[in-house]
Amino acid sequence: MKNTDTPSSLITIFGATGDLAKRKLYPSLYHLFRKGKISEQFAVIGVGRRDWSNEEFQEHVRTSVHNALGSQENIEGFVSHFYYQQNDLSNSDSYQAQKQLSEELDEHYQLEGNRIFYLAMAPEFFGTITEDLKTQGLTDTKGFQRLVIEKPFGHDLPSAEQLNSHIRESFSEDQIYRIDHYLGKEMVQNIEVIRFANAMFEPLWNNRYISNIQVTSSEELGVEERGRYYEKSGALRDMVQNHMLQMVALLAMEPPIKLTTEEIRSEKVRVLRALRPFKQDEVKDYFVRGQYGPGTSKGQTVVGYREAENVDDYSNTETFVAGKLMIDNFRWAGVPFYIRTGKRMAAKSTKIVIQFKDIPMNLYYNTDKPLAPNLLVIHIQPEEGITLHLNVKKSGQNIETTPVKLNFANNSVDGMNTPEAYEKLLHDCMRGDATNFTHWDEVKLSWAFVDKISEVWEKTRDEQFPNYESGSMGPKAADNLLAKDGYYWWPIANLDVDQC
Ligand SMILES: NC(=O)C1=CN([C@@H]2O[C@H](COP(=O)(O)OP(=O)(O)OC[C@H]3O[C@@H](n4cnc5c(N)ncnc54)[C@H](OP(=O)(O)O)[C@@H]3O)[C@@H](O)[C@H]2O)C=CC1
Ligand SMILES: O=C1O[C@H](COP(=O)(O)O)[C@@H](O)[C@H](O)[C@H]1O
Repeated sequence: MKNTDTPSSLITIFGATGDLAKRKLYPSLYHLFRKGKISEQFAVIGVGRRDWSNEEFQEHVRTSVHNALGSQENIEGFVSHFYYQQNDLSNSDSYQAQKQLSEELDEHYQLEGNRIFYLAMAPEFFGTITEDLKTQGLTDTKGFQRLVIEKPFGHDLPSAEQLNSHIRESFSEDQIYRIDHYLGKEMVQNIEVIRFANAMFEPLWNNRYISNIQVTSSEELGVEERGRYYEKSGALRDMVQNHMLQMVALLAMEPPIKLTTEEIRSEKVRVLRALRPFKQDEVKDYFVRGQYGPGTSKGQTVVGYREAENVDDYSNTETFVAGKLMIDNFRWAGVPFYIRTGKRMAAKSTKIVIQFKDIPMNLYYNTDKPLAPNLLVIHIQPEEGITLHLNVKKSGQNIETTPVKLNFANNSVDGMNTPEAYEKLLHDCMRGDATNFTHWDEVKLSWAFVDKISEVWEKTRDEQFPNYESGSMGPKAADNLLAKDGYYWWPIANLDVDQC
C-alpha cells in the first residue's frame, strides 16, 4: 500500500441518500477534490434504498455541493466519479451487484483494491453491514479496507461492547475509524499544539498554577426533527460521552512521547482511566441536568422540548448537562474540569477557559482586592482562536491595573458546523491516519463513566423539568455547581475573540 497524501480508493457510502451524506460528506469530498487532496484515482459508490439512477445520484451530489458551498468549479469532473447502487441492506443477498460494480470501478480507476466503507446509516445496521461486507467478499481485495463508523457507537457500555464484538468479527481495530467530528475541528486539533509547542504554557499546565478549567459547548438550536433519536439519547449520550470527554482528554493528557496515533491515544486513555468515579448518591454533587422550556431564540418565540415532534409530553430527557470532573492523577489532583452543554441556549458557542490561580498578593492600587485572574481562552467555534487575559498598568500616573486581552484569531474558513471537520477526517482516513478517530478503549471508558450518571437519571424523574428557558444559559443549578467551589462560569459573550 502506498502511503501518499492523495491516495487512491473506492469510497462506498452506505446511507448515500441521507442527511449526513448530503450536508457534510459530499461537500467535504468536493473540497478535497478541488484542493487536489484526492487524485483522479477515486470513485464513490452511493448505497441507498431508493431506486435512483447514476444520473439522479450525480444530480443529488451536485445540488448538495452547491447548497453547502455555492461553488461549482469543476463540479462535472467531480460528480463523474459517483455511482449509485440500490441495495436494501435488510437483504444480505443484494450485495453481489455492489461487489461487481466495486470490481469494475477498481479496474477502471486503478484503485489498487483500496476500499473505504463509510456507514452513514442508523446504528442498528452497523453490525450486519460489516458482517455482510466480509461474507459477501467485498473486503477481499489486495489493498486496504477501512471502516468509517458514525455515532452513536452504542447506547451504553453493554450495547457498545456487543456492537464492537460484532464489527470486530469482520474488521480489525486498526481498520476501524470511529468518527467524533469534534476531533476534526481546527481548534480542537490546536489544543495539543498550544500546549506542547509553547514553552510558556506547559510548565504552568498543572494543579500548581491552574485553578479550574471550563468547557462549554452551547447550541441555539433545539432538538429540531431529531426527537425520536434524542428522546433515547439526551445531552449526556449525545454530547458528553463523546465530544466533551474527548476535549477534556486532550486538555488533560500528558505529553505523548511521539506524535503517533498509538501514543496520543494511550495518553488520552490514561486521562479517562483517571476520571474520578462516583457512587450513585454522589451523582447529584457532580452533575446537573436540564430541559428547556419555551422562550426566545434569535428574537423568535420558541416552544419547549416537550412540545417538539416525537417527544413525550412528560419527557424526562435532559437537553442540558453540566458536570464537574475530577482527574485523580498527580498533575490534576484538586483541579475541577467543569463541562456544560445544551440545546436552546443563549448562543452557539464552544469555548474552553483555563483559569489560572490568583497570584499570592496584589501590590497594585486596591491592594486588598484580588487582581482579575489570568485566563487562556480557546475559541473552538464559531470564531476560532485564542485569547490570553492579562493585567497591565493603566496609562497615567497612578499605579492602577487594567485587564487586557491578547488575541489570535484563526481565519475560520467556513463558520460553524461546516464540512471542515469532516473534510479533515475523510482525508485522514484516506491517508490511514487514525489519530483523530476514537479507539475502542476510549469509547469503552467514556461509556463506563457516563453510564453511572444515566443509571441514576433514568431511575429518577426530574420534577423540575423544564427547568431552563429557551435562550438562557441553562438551569440555576449549573451555576450553583461552581458557586459551591467558589467559581462561576465565565460568560461566553465577554470572552469573544472579536471584541478585543
Ligand atoms: N445528520 C447528521 O447531522 C448526523 C448524523 N449522524 C449519524 O449518521 C448516521 C446517518 O444519519 P442521517 O444521514 O441523518 O440519516 P437519514 O435518516 O437522513 O438517512 C438514512 C440513510 O439510510 C438509508 N437506509 C435506511 N434503511 C435502509 C435499508 N434497509 N437499506 C439501505 N439503505 C437504507 C436511507 O436510504 P433511503 O433514503 O434510500 O431509504 C438513507 O440514505 C446516523 O448514524 C446518525 O446518528 C451523526 C452526526 C450528525
Ligand atoms: O454530534 C452532535 O453534534 C452536534 C453539535 O455539533 P457542532 O459541530 O454544531 O457543535 C449536535 O447538534 C448534535 O445533537 C450531536 O449529535
